[in-house]
Amino acid sequence: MTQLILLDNVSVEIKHQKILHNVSLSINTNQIVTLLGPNGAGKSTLVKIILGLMPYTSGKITRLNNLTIGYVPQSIKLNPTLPITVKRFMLLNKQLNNKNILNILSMVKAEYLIDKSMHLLSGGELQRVLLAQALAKRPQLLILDEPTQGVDVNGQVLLYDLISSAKKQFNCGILMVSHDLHLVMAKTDEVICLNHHICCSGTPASVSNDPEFISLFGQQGASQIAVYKHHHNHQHDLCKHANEHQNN
Ligand SMILES: Nc1ncnc2c1ncn2[C@@H]1O[C@H](COP(=O)(O)OP(=O)(O)OP(=O)(O)O)[C@@H](O)[C@H]1O
Repeated sequence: MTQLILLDNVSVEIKHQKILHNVSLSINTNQIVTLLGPNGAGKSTLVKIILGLMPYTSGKITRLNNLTIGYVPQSIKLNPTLPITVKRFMLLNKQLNNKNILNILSMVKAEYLIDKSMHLLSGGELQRVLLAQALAKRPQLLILDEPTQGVDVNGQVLLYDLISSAKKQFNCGILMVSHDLHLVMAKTDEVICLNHHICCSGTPASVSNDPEFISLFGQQGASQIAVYKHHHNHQHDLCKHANEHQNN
């Protein structure tokens, strides 16, 4: 398994307020890590420092050389006076041509949207197009910040299926911020529960029994993630292919 990123005792302090305190974690190829935590816990801050969009105060972040990161934001601001089709939006990635735009859109079941205006997409459709845009970079690390905001339950199920398929297809590591405990856990290899510091982490089953998790999310939250038994069925031999792929 290749380690993509390692955070070692990373802290962020803004105006004497500790936003993140001694956070240590790693994300590997072919692994889905889900970040949970209450509002204001520092989840988006953590995503921003991993993306390199925000400085950290202390600690160390080590990234794989030339790590390619794909990012799916919570939402994007579209200017209603400047309509743009899905195709034009995808073409903002200069490396794409018409054929691979169609391929990548079909991967997220959105090829039928190619000529539609971005402004007219439903919440679920928009998130799938944003996922396609992120996947177009063939990322080694895919980061999604609450990808299912404003998406109905069927759309949420579809999106998590697509994210899981993307992991298999690209052998990438995935970091996802999510509140959809019951939906996301079946797909998750590791849960990290954050409240400025890491309260607990591990498989969904182990975290659901952790007293710190239960005190943050209550018994109901714990039972939502405990429903799914986690099986270590991810294929570690695929990581070998990932390494070979990266070295080619
Ligand atoms: N640039 C900043 N200046 C001052 N305070 C900030 C800044 N960025 C974040 N914060 C504060 O840091 C804390 C964590 O914010 P963050 O957005 O990371 O939390 P979150 O866990 O993503 O929250 P939510 O679930 O509500 O999206 C909040 O109290 C926020 O007000």
